[in-house]
Amino acid sequence: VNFWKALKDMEYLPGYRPMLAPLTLFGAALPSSRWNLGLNWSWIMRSTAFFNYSHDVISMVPWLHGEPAYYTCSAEVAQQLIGNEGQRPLIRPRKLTSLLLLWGENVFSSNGDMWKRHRRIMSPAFNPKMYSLVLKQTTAIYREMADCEGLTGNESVIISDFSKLPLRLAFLVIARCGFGMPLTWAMDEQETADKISVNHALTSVTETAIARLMIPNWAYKIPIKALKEIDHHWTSLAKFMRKSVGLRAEELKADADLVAKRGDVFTRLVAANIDDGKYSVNEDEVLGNTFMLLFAGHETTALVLTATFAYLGIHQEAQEKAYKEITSTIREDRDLDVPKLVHTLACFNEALRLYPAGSMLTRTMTEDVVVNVKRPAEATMVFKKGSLAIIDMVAVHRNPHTYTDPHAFKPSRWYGVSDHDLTMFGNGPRSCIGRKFSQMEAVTFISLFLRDWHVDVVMENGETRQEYENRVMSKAGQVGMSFGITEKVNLRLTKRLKTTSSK
Ligand code: HEM
Repeated sequence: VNFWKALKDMEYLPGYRPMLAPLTLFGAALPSSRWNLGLNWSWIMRSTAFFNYSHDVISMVPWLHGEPAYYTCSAEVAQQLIGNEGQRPLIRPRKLTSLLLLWGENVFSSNGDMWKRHRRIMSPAFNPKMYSLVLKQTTAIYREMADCEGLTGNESVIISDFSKLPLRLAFLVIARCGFGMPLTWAMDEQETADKISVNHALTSVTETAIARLMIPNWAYKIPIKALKEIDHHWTSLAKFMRKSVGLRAEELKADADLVAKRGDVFTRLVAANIDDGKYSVNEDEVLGNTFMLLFAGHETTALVLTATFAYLGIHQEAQEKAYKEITSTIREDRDLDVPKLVHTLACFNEALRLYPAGSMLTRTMTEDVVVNVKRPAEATMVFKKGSLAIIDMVAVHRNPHTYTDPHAFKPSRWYGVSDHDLTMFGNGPRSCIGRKFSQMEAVTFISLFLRDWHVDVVMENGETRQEYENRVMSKAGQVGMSFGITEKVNLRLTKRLKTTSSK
């Protein structure tokens, strides 16, 4: 009955009729098959979805379980929905952000006045001072990485599963720049009350977040070593974080100018916790935002960096162009001039277009919402009150009506494109707060890396670069809470001869 009612409510809009909705626990966990589209359907069908991109909007109506939804592959429809969402009756559905709510309310999961309060507290931290700290810390961490991973002093190195390097880098950058946590590339010895290094506990918490969401609280009482360990890491980290809030609060009480002096997100959140005015937050909200940013602020950038390096290994001409740009723009003894690295940033943007780390943007309509569509014919359609709309970022960014040769890596698409048109970071008031942070970190890392190393992909048994691309770059899906390449990217690094720059 629900199925027929849903079809009628959606005015029999063409679309898919799977057994389970892809964004339900079972729909996501079961593999893609005739009966179940699966979480990864939009990637698997990236060339043919939306009826070969002949429909801007389709309906997804499961016949057994899950909420029906509108899906769109159109950048124009996305812009109409969220480009000015403050004026539109839309909210982010909380049940689809439950992973981020494990630690408390936060800017990503909240809506309305609560969202405004959180965003207002955090936004000022994302300023030029923070971006220059990102540059400085990324440079420092790159050097630590080179020493710890055996790059320093070597002429040629093979890195198996390159993704582990950007993952660690991005995690340390957000931990240091966003929160002032003194973590290092080598596992540090700073201990929690329970003798686990913070580094270790944070890494474990990141890796076990999905398990934590699925396993009920009572299960941690069962004497199973793996469960006990997860619980131990989570409670140790919570203790450490609460202690850190307390310490930062004391520092703030001792120094009234600390927010102005440090200005990082964590200091701002703790200051808002001490404050009891209109823009205050409670301790759970401090922790909720801390963990949300640690996740959102590292997995996304890291996955795109892995894709970027894979493409630079495959497309040697794009790498050479970046290398020339980097060596002609920066001098050994000077900081990077990031805005001048147009092609290098374009390589990152293009990898992000092809693998949008935030792959599904979800909204619930709190009133009927009218949008104009172009395909299959120009028309006006209504997204009904209470319905779920999903912006499929893979389809939006591989849509042949928007991008010519949509599956090809062509960084030049992004030359001269304004930052505000980088729809991979979302649109409108709820678009990514960390866009510049991520770009600064990525361009710094790519530049330092390419200046030192020539990068090549490790091909299998006489494979051509094109075959490598077809094999490795065709495997993508959910990685942690983000989207990216799932196949291991192995890279061969060869030391570049030190050339002096042309300046
Ligand atoms: C390549 C890297 C990144 C990508 C692709 C990305 C993508 C996105 C997208 C698409 C959204 C909008 C989601 C929606 O409209 O439903 C978003 C929101 C957000 N991002 Fe990012 N992000 C990245 C890096 C970062 C970083 C480095 C941080 C923090 C340091 C961050 C923090 C956030 C936050 C807090 C929001 C929620 C904003 C709000 O609701 O007001 N992101 N991100």
